[in-house]
Amino acid sequence: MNDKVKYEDKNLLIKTNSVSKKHSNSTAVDSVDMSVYKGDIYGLVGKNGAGKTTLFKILLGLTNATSGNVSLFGNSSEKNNTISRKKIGSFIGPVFFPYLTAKENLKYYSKIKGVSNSKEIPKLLELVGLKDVKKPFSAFSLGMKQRLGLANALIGNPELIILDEPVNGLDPEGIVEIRKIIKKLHEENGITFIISSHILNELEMVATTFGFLNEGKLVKEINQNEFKHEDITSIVLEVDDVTKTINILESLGVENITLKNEEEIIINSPTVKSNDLAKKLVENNINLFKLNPKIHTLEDYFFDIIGG
Ligand SMILES: Nc1ncnc2c1ncn2[C@@H]1O[C@H](COP(=O)(O)OP(=O)(O)OP(=O)(O)O)[C@@H](O)[C@H]1O
Repeated sequence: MNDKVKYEDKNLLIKTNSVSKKHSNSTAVDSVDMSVYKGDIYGLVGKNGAGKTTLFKILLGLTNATSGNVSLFGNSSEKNNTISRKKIGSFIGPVFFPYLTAKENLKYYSKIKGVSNSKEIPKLLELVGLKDVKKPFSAFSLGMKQRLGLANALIGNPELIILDEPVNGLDPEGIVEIRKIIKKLHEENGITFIISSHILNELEMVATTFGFLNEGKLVKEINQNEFKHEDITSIVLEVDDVTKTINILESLGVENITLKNEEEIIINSPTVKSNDLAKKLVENNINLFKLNPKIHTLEDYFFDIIGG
């Protein structure tokens, strides 16, 4: 075993090997090979019915895979996975007692998880902004319910947290609150996250790695750096001399040049780096008023990949 493999193994918190879940008439999860590393915020992207929740349930041991196997924290036996799951917190939909308060609900789940640290619950309630809320869960707004779900996932100080659609149905303010809490936990406590969402611009803001699930298949896994690298779709230039600029671009072998108006040029699918381009234009005494690389959004990328 070389050093790289050892390093990767140590940091590989979740690895699924050709995991599938078949129902009588359909396949919810289809031969998924997924890798989640320590420190990731892994964004699982997929349309409704893509298989996200089923995959999470398999990871959490809430349902069995029909075939394939799951390795958690470097172990793959079911016995070891049961132990490893104690290091995983999760939130898959609200599962709280409607007549209990936030504190009472968390106390109940602490007991179920065998956590006896009495100082933990007030801290968690403070973190998610529910410390002073005395009303029962049934009177909570959707945002409060989601935040309580996050607090519940944090009971027992997990190393990894799985969140299924944590911002679904929230207003923009609620979305920002959840994002801030996730980022704080990731940065300050080093917690690894797997988050599913179909709100792609939100996921794009937090995730460090993306997995694209389509009709049960994990069609691509890509980290944020690779994604950023792959995703410049065009460069918009605003210059004082478009004719001279086009000549320079052509001399550099740049293709797909479109003249938008008397000052603006668009380069589609550029093969040239924007800083090299800027340098070259300035060297040739072009006054560069704007150089704007247009970036693929996660949504564009997703639809490119799934062909939708
Ligand atoms: N118990 C079940 N019996 C039969 N089919 C099921 C069952 N559970 C899920 N499915 C099907 O498996 C597919 C994947 O469902 P799943 O809930 O995992 O998707 P999802 O990506 O989480 O979607 P959503 O975002 O809508 O929750 C869907 O077609 C669903 O109808």
